[in-house]
Amino acid sequence: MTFSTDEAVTAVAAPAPAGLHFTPFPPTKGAARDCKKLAAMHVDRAAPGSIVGGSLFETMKASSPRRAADAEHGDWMEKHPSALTRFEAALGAAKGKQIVMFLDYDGTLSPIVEDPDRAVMSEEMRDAVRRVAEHFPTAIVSGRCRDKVFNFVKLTELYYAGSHGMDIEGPAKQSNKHAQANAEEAVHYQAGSEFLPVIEEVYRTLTARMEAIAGARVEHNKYCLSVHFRCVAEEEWNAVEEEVRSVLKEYPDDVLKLTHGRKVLEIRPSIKWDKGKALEFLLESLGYAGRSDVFPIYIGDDRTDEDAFKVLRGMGQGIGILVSKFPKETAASYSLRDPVEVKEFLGKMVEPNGDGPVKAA
Ligand SMILES: O=P(O)(O)OC[C@H]1O[C@H](O[C@H]2O[C@H](CO)[C@@H](O)[C@H](O)[C@H]2O)[C@H](O)[C@@H](O)[C@@H]1O
Repeated sequence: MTFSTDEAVTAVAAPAPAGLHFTPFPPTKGAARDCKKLAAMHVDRAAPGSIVGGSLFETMKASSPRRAADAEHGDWMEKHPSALTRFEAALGAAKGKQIVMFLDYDGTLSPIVEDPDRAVMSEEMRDAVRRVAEHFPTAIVSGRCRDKVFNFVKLTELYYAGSHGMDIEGPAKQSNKHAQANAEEAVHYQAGSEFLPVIEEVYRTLTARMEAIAGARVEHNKYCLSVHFRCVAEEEWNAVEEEVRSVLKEYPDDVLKLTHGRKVLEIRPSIKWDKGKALEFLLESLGYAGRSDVFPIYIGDDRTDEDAFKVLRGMGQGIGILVSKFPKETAASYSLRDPVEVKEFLGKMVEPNGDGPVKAA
């Protein structure tokens, strides 16, 4: 298979939204905001060739979308067809069922950008999500902390599962007709509150350690931490990983674990809770657990979304849709290329004259 890395950002950074309360990007390098400039500042720090065979390099390979040869891509598309071009087939099984919509944020509703503080979603996307939520219960499921992702999405009628699903909050009942119909109680759940002090401690330690690595940045997501290396020179990725591992080895394995996403290392509590568990929790909270007339749709772009895709496969209900331009191993059944196609798909679901699932629910 011939691959070439394609992890370029897909949009120009927009101004940071109001209300964010974490350190600006990059935290330690003053006015230099451009990844290339940051990377050029410290490239001599790592030993030449240190990336080869390094485990972060393997991590990077696994988490980056890559361009495949045409035939390879064609095979992958047969297994994971476009949810747009196969819209009728994808949504056919939803007829007569209650659709429940789950949406990841970064890379799904907003394009990937260099600065995580500036990953804003467009007004058109917000409108598409708003219209979908008028018809179906809709949840945002994100690695970001809940208040941060809310500040980007700004729709009060949605469910929000932040910190990889560890912090879940439903909308106020009066603004959510779906909850009134199906759930007795307001939805609220926090997994792993006892880990807050240790996450805080690791945040402080790692932030200090990352000051020596140009472009590295630690993002506090309340129940978990994201160590970004998108703006770190490749020669220094191993240094990022080594620092993270050296901090984590001070804690038992049953306290913290390390996962990864798109040019980001994620430090999370070692509990069995993820986006898949959040999906199950929300279905249950809405009164849909165990019902065969429910059709969950989960759209996401990253490794952490695979937990939710797997849950849907296990249930044998609904569909997972992976957002990716390139072949990736996935448990999702369908694909969309990018947030632009996600917006189109959402729009199609609520087309007033379409023969879509809106009528059926
Ligand atoms: O579950 P998600 O909503 O997809 O959140 C996953 C991580 O997304 C963000 O990082 C990613 O997007 C950034 C902005 O486009 C990009 O700069 C970064 O390289 C990506 O990894 C977010 O900043 C993380 O905290 C989330 O865990």
